[in-house]
Amino acid sequence: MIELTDIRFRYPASPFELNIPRLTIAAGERVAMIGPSGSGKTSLLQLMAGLLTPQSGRITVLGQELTQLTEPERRAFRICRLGMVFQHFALIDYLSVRENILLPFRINPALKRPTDSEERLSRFAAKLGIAALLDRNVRRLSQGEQQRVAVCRAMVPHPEIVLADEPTGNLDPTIKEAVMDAIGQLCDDIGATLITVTHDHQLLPRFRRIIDFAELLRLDRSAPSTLADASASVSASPGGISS
Ligand SMILES: Nc1ncnc2c1ncn2[C@@H]1O[C@H](COP(=O)(O)OP(=O)(O)OP(=O)(O)O)[C@@H](O)[C@H]1O
Repeated sequence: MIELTDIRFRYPASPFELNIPRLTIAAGERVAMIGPSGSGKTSLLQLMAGLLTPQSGRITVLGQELTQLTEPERRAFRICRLGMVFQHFALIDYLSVRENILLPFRINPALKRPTDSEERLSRFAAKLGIAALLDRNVRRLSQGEQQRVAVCRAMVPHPEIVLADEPTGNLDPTIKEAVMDAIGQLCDDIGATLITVTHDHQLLPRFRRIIDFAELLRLDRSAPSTLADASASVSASPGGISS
């Protein structure tokens, strides 16, 4: 479903480098990526989404080798098959909540609007606790409410994979657990794989698999063979992360 092989990634003019010999994520998995700030979690999520391109290696998502696609092809693939929840929401501040949630269908001709989109929108908004806000301008929402709008917008097209960058990062402790539960339930409903970056260790019991970048950073100082063996024990094998 997602397979990264021999990945080497660097930003231009940055000492940070991400090396991933091999990482596979199966359909339906619930994966949390944790670790220190700057360790590469967002970069890995963006590589999986085709928003970043590695200098070398192969990234295959849903049977499609992203590294073989042109930029417009990667964009169309991402829009039609993946759901992204960005760290900074990426909402359009002069539109209403409803308009923001349905925006992907308006601006991306490749994404066909399903006949039940309004029903999906109402159901998902109710689960996320934003049903009463649909006609409000997003500028007039709290950060936590905007976060939930961004989650809803990612889910309504029924993506096959949801890639979420700290989806509860701006939420009040009392509702973050409820929102993470709602994200898990929505992914179950639509049959999506969920890969989330989080700093919140309280949320980890919800995930069947955890990729810990702190562990990988420590392992990086040991011999490559140890790295491969040890990282197998967390059922992931990204390694060689250095910054
Ligand atoms: N556009 C960029 N250009 C250059 N360097 C970047 C860029 N984006 C991120 N970096 C660097 O790459 C490294 C990894 O960043 P990344 O955002 O992937 O880490 P992270 O683990 O997600 O951090 P956080 O938990 O703070 O969000 C950091 O050293 C960061 O400064």
